[in-house]
Amino acid sequence: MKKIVLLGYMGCGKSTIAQNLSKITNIPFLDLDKCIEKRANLSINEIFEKHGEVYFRKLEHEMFVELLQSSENSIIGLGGGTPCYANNHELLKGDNIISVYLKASIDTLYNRLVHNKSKRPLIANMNEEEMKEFIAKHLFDRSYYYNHAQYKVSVDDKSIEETVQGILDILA
Ligand SMILES: Nc1ncnc2c1ncn2[C@@H]1O[C@H](COP(=O)(O)OP(=O)(O)O)[C@@H](O)[C@H]1O
Ligand SMILES: O=C(O)C1=C[C@@H](OP(=O)(O)O)[C@@H](O)[C@H](O)C1
Ligand SMILES: [Mg+2]
Repeated sequence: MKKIVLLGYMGCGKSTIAQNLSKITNIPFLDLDKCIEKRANLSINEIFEKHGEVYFRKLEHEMFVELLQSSENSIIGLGGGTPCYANNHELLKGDNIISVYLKASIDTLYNRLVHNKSKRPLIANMNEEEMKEFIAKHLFDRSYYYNHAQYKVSVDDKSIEETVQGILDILA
């Protein structure tokens, strides 16, 4: 049983890269947010709206533990906040877990998120100026947790294929 866990800030490409890495390696891919949505039968936005963030973090922790406990090999794309709550960063140290931080600059994140914010409740209602400031501060706060990953891959100015190759090099 081997788990390849991708982590990093919103928009760094966890979901996209996990899916593409899965195609090449034939290791099944699971997106933690998608698993939560399926379990709750609600979208991430609806969970935040109806039940609040604290409830979301509880579901997120439970689902993360569950995915790590399964006996299957898998590539798991986390949510941006997953390592930052409920001591989830400690779970990254587990046996058979390969954790990879997809590290992106504030500019890369801003450029990817500015037109892709509606499904991300933490930034959905921000204007462009607020968003840039928020990402800068939030990324700084969260970096402590992201740096618990075993490996780091820089994603700035890289195509999807190049980032996937960076992870394949780590796995080789
Ligand atoms: N080189 C790239 N690598 C990954 N994502 C990219 C790249 N270029 C553009 N994108 C886009 O950036 C967004 C990344 O979002 P997503 O994969 O959902 O990230 P996360 O799951 O980390 O929030 C997607 O819309 C994707 O199409
Ligand atoms: O950073 C965060 O706290 C969040 C990131 C989202 O996942 P992505 O990083 O895949 O957008 C999702 O889990 C939720 O909106 C909260
Ligand atoms: Mg995602």
